[in-house]
Amino acid sequence: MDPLIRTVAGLREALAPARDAGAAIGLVPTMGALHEGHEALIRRARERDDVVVVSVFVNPLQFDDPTDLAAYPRTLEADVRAAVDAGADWVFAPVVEELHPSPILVSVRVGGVTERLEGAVRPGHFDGVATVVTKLFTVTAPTRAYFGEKDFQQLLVVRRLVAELHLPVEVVAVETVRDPGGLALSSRNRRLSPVGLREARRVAQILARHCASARVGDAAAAFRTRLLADLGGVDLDYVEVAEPPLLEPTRALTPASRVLAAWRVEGVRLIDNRAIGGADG
Ligand SMILES: Nc1ncnc2c1ncn2[C@@H]1O[C@H](COP(=O)(O)OP(=O)(O)OP(=O)(O)O)[C@@H](O)[C@H]1O
Ligand SMILES: CC(C)(CO)[C@@H](O)C(=O)[O-]
Ligand code: BAL
Repeated sequence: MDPLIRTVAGLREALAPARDAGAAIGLVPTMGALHEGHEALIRRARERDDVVVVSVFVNPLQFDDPTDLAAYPRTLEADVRAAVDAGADWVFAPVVEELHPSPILVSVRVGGVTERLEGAVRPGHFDGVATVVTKLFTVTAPTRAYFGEKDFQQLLVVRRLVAELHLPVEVVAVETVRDPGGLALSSRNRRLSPVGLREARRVAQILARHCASARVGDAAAAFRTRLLADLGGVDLDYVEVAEPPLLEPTRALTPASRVLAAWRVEGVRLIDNRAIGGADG
């Protein structure tokens, strides 16, 4: 059976037998160009759910930069193979008009957590994410949905969306998968030259080192100042110490504190985040 589904009606039809049988449906939302980070999410879904759907959809609503949207890698054939190899039953890859009919008159906005960091640098980004995630949840009606901690703020936005709209979906967070140099895997990494990759890894390693040696109770401002000194010369969008679930600034580091950073290498925008004390991936 062809695992590739292009329409909402086709997805509903494919999932109907599982739904009628009361089977658990796992959804892994992606924008394609699948790598081992995505595969970890798919494998986690395979372990827990009876049916696994991977969506591949480059969502134009969440791009504030048309160049970034145009440059986003599109590799559907390889994605279908990778998704199935990692354990997916279905790959849902609609064309834009299938999910976003024109004109688009409905939008979902999560407040608070979206106003900082990525939300401040990429205006409208999280509205686009919240809108498409709501649509993906509506058309798939999954039991669980899997999101990577690499996009930590996005994970918090989705958790809030689900809680506040009382959506019957369990959100599962999957730890960040990194390359041997400590760089979080990202489809954007493939736009970096070997020199760019080394520089990206250097930044990821500085973040990791500082977070591993930081202690609960340390002053957040002093911690950030030391980190910034080591990051001198890096083209930073931001580096902040923040407290989930709203990512507010903190005075003293707590067990929940996170360092979140965004920076540019060779024009490619990268993000990362780490827990204090090195308690994460
Ligand atoms: N290295 C990773 N480890 C764990 N999860 C990841 C990793 N990279 C991406 N994901 C997760 O996979 C899902 C789909 O992400 P997406 O398709 O945007 O991939 P990406 O590689 O993050 O691309 P981008 O270049 O846009 O950052 C998201 O939940 C994201 O957090
Ligand atoms: C969750 C998502 C698939 C929504 O387009 C996207 O933001 C992503 O890939 O992280
Ligand atoms: N993984 C986050 C999607 C984006 O950068 O738009």
